Amino acid sequence: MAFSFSTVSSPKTLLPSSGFLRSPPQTRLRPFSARPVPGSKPRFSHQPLSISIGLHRRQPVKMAAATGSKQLTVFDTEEELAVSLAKYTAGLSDKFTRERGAFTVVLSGGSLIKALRKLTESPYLDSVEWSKWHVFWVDERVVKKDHPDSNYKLALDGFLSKVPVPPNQIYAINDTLPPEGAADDYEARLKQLVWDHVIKVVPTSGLPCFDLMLLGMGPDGHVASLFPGHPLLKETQKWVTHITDSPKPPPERITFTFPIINASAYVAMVVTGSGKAGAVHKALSGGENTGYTDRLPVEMVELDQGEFTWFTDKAAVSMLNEKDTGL
Ligand SMILES: O=C1O[C@H](COP(=O)(O)O)[C@@H](O)[C@H](O)[C@H]1O
Repeated sequence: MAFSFSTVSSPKTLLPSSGFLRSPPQTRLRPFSARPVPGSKPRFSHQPLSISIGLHRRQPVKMAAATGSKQLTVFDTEEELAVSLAKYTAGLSDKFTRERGAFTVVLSGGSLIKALRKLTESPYLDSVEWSKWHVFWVDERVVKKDHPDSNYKLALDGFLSKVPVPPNQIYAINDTLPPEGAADDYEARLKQLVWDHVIKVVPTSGLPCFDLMLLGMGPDGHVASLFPGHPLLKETQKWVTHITDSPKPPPERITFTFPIINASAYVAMVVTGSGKAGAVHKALSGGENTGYTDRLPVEMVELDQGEFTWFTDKAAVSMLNEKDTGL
């Protein structure tokens, strides 16, 4: 099952240039089943996808548990996306704070941080229980924390310095260590936090289950520091690993692996701009006629039990059409 959304946006607001939304959005909210139509290929390996447009006007998210769902939400503008992302994140913060007295949030670097800006404003600045937040990074560049390439610095400057998360609950990497040591050190700290019941654990696998991962995607379809075609895509033993040949500078980084990402309770994939439309098309169309030959890292985000929501703008989905989405 997917989140239950309702949308009241008028078709006028929602009409994109492509044929993606030619008819009123209310008719386009039925879930897309991963079950293959006889004689056709399933577009997704196992998770259903539902489409929701104009999420900025949706009713409050229903937080009922739902396993293995995927949902695509499309906004007219990045500004509207940012408003909705703040509401979504604050809603999950409230849910997990009530349920377990803590909220474990994993950040990416890149454009994601700017998209979180609405959380630093009213009403969230005062209403979110920031003291319950525990903040992690899905990937980090192996540079000093005050280096312009640091994902920690990016998040601190653009987000964390503006909200009262206790500093001892912000888990930056140890920037005195080389890549392998930094990855091992971060994994050891995660294990300690699982032991301390700060991070939940998946009983069947023993993997950490973060409450929310806020992911971005590069134009090449990379997520975290997991790049197309790289051997790290196949890592199954480590929680956190390192890379010294990242195709995107800087070359030395640490990154969560797919087993950890996919054990999450909720993942928001935040993708904007036409430069990412090709990778979005590949990820949501199953790979036909996209120019990509291999499975992209973003396609390997397939949650074991959690809820995966794409937050996109119209530019990012500009290469999609009705056939691609199954609508
Ligand atoms: O290098 C990185 O890139 C990705 C994508 O960044 P974006 O600016 O294109 O959104 C980011 O998610 C990752 O954390 C970062 O290290």
